[in-house]
Amino acid sequence: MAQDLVDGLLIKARSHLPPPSEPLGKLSKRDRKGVAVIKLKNPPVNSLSLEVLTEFVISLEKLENDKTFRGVIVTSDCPGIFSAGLDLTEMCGKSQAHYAEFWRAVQELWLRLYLSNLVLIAAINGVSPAGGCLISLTCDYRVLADNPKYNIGLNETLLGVVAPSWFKDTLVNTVGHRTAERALQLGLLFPPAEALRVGMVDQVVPEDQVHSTALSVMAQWLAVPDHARQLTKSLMRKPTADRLVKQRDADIQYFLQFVSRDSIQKSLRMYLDKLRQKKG
Ligand SMILES: CCCCCC/C=C/CC(=O)SCCNC(=O)CCNC(=O)[C@H](O)C(C)(C)COP(=O)(O)OP(=O)(O)OC[C@H]1O[C@@H](n2cnc3c(N)ncnc32)[C@H](O)[C@@H]1OP(=O)(O)O
Repeated sequence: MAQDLVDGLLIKARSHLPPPSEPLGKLSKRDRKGVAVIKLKNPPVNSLSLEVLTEFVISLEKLENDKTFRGVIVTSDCPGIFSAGLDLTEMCGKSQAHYAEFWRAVQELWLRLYLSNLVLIAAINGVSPAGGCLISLTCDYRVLADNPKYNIGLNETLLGVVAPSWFKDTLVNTVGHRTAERALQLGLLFPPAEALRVGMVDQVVPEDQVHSTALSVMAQWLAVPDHARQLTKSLMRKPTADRLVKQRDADIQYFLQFVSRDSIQKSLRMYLDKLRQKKG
């Protein structure tokens, strides 16, 4: 893997692309050293299928193991959409074995992202509901493009499902208990100004400045010695992650029971139908 430029790892369903070069921002080459860009690319909406989740984990693992990389910018290659969240078709009408494999992959990605030793900056260049929001919440810093269409939040209740406790914990750790409680119960999707006000994102910038801002922020985070920053991150996050680690299998069993219920299958199907009918 190239060492001293911003590298792009396109995560694509059905193909493993070699890392293409990213257009470089205004920072000096030195500032960009050791920074990778992971661009989600699963058109049309960057839904997080089992395949995308798996490739994401593999890409992160490679970067973690390659000591030349110290930071990753997570962004999207789909115009106007950061990620539509978990792929709903993976949770509808499938076997128990499939649900278990899918949910383990969701857990694995969350754990990898949440405990990553790398500095993770989310450059959110599109709408970001549910699982899309969760990915950004696992990052160390979130930059959101200032576009009124780019809502962000955990809207699970609006689908008739419940955000798991570790989704909830991730949100509480970011915005605090009261804001999280209201946002989760109502399934709120926040437009940029609101997302900034409640602390769901750290910065809102014009759309054409999302990437360069993420690079500038990265330079600031990389100025801190890795070992001290990494240990501090672990101190802050490990207790939350450990709660899932200790009960991963039970969490999968709970998901299986929940998602297999007729009422939940019905809710998910109705939601998917509503999305499909939207077109006309
Ligand atoms: C212990 C129990 C735990 C249960 C926990 C379950 C946790 C769930 C977390 C999740 O992430 S659930 C997913 C939540 N996501 C959403 O609510 C977003 C749904 N999508 C949208 O709102 C819109 O698609 C969009 C992202 C705003 C984009 O809108 P746009 O108008 O650009 O595209 P569409 O025409 O709506 O969609 C195009 C195409 O994509 C399909 N699709 C959209 N989202 C998903 C998805 N999450 N999974 C699978 N497929 C999706 C949509 O149906 C269209 O398909 P078509 O066949 O082309 O009609």
